[in-house]
Amino acid sequence: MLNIDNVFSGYGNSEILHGVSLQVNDGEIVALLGANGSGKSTLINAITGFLPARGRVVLDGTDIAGRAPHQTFAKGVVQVSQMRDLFGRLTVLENLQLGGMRKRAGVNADAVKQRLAWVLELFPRLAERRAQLVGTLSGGEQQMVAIGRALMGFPRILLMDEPSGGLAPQFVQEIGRILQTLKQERSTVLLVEQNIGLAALTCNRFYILRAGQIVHEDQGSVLKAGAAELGRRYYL
Ligand SMILES: Nc1ncnc2c1ncn2[C@@H]1O[C@H](COP(=O)(O)OP(=O)(O)OP(=O)(O)O)[C@@H](O)[C@H]1O
Repeated sequence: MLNIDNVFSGYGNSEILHGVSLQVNDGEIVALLGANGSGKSTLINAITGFLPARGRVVLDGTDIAGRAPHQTFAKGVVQVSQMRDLFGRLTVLENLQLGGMRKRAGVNADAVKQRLAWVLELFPRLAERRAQLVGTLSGGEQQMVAIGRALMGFPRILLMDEPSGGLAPQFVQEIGRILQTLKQERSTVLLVEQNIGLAALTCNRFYILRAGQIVHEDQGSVLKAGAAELGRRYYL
């Protein structure tokens, strides 16, 4: 589905990714773990086209490396935006609807309506607060709007960069529940996480990035069984 092959990327003359290869198969949740500064966000930005990339980023057979963000989006690569990219003066519902406006080719208005109903079912907390201005929501609630808005874009693959980052335990648990649902629905997700426990609970497979290179890859069950040991070995 998504096949990243020998990708190099970075900022100006500073190369951060030194030939990264990884695969995400259809219907899989794949976790990308790594210490601070290992290059996880850089890889996400190289996939979406916010950063230049050398190498191959093949989605459903098409090489999208080096394409602009709106082009990778049109192919179905949807990143959960940072909370600061939400529209604080618009309501929850309006923010979700905006996600649906940037829908992909072949998605009709009925499908968008159904999708909205599904997202509100997935996030009962947002359904209750659908008329509330996003700027007045808590950080955890805003994170849910960001995930909901990305899901409204009908992703072929959803890229999540630390969805649990900075959230209270109650919301981390909620993110875990959402990830479990996406797994059951066989959504395809590349999940960057610092919370190994959360990643272990939800991923089918995982990769560990260190200093811009993949140093370990394995099944999710291995992460579940050996999270503490892997965490120590790779400073996670
Ligand atoms: N805009 C930028 N300009 C220059 N260097 C950058 C920029 N953004 C990130 N870097 C550098 O790239 C390296 C990798 O950063 P990146 O954000 O990809 O790591 P990360 O694994 O996502 O880390 P974290 O877990 O802390 O978010 C770091 O050394 C960082 O300082």
